[in-house]
Amino acid sequence: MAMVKVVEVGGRGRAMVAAVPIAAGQVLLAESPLLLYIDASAAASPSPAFCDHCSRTLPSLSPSIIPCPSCSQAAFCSSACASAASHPPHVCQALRKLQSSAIDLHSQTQLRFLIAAYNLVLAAPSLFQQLLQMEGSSVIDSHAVFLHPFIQELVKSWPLQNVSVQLTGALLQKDNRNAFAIMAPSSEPGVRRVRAYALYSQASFFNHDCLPNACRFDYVDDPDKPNSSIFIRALHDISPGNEVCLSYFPINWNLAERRNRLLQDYGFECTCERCVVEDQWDDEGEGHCNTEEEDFHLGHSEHKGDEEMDDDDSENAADDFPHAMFFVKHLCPCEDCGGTMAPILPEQLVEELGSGCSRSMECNMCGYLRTNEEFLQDLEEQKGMET
Ligand SMILES: C[S@@+](CC[C@H](N)C(=O)[O-])C[C@H]1O[C@@H](n2cnc3c(N)ncnc32)[C@H](O)[C@@H]1O
Repeated sequence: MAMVKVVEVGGRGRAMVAAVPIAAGQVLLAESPLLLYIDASAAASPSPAFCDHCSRTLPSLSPSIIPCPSCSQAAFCSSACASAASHPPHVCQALRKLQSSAIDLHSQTQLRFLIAAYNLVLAAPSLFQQLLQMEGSSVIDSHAVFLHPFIQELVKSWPLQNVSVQLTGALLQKDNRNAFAIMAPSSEPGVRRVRAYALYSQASFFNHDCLPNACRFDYVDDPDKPNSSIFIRALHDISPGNEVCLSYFPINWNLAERRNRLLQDYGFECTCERCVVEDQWDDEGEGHCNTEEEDFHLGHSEHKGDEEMDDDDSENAADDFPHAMFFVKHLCPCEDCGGTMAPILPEQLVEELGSGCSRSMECNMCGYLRTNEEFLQDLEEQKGMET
């Protein structure tokens, strides 16, 4: 039975709400992508670093890698990925032309999306219809006007009935509003590179909140998991009928960064509880908590044990930072990570880490696992430093 369902919410379009009681740590949705495409910078490496179908990291010189027989720019991690419909000869030819062009990498990434989207028309028309149903209107902005002649040229030999600038503009909007970035393994702390982008039929219905009650995980390089799937995991218990929201970016972004991104990329002004509080700080000229460091510091200034952190305690947290508890509990403590710590259910713990492991929170960005004991110890140390 589905744990979430789609409903209309005034002023927010469609939204995901809990269909049943959801426990903290529960995976409430696991879904494979409707469309996935590799970022042009990642694809521009001398040899393919990621599987062209699922974006798994390709170990160099591994005999299990299957190169595309007709281009040097794509390779696959398995025969299943090599035979998938994402890289047929006409797509292969378009990607080759694109890579030999002088177009900048950002535009190349968008053209890679358009190639994948127009290929859906031929490979999976019902998925293309789902893509068209996603949020994002037909805006023919200057970027669509710039990109359209390129995509027209790249797909000109394909048996497509409609390759209009209106459709190109609409598709770019769908991508902008709904794509999830899949990060490359981090080479050093704080350095995050995108390897691919993916759009998901169901996961595209989650609205944003700056204090989310769920977050997404992916395990792209895990050999034991459906690796291109997205997993949405609850941060708290969620009652039936309550909306489930994600944060569309790292939770430690400051108010100005969040506002800019939400307005520019998602076309709305956030009125969540956190934005309202932080907006008042700005009005009062206090100017605090406007940097990641300050957010992080304040997030650790109200120490409490994990078991003590319930809604009542959150309300009693410092007046000037009523959401401190959220950050203490859910912001990854690893330097420059910015990931969200989500609880793991006991049965998932055993499955993922073996019996006897007491770790209870996992970071969705760097994978850091924290025990309750470590968490309480960190809190005590922090408290000691501040008194
Ligand atoms: C990924 S879609 C989410 C589902 C979308 N509401 C729909 O109807 O398909 C992102 C879009 O949802 C809307 N949205 C998301 N979070 C919102 C919020 N907190 N307030 C208002 N609109 C929001 C914005 O239009 C945004 O561009």
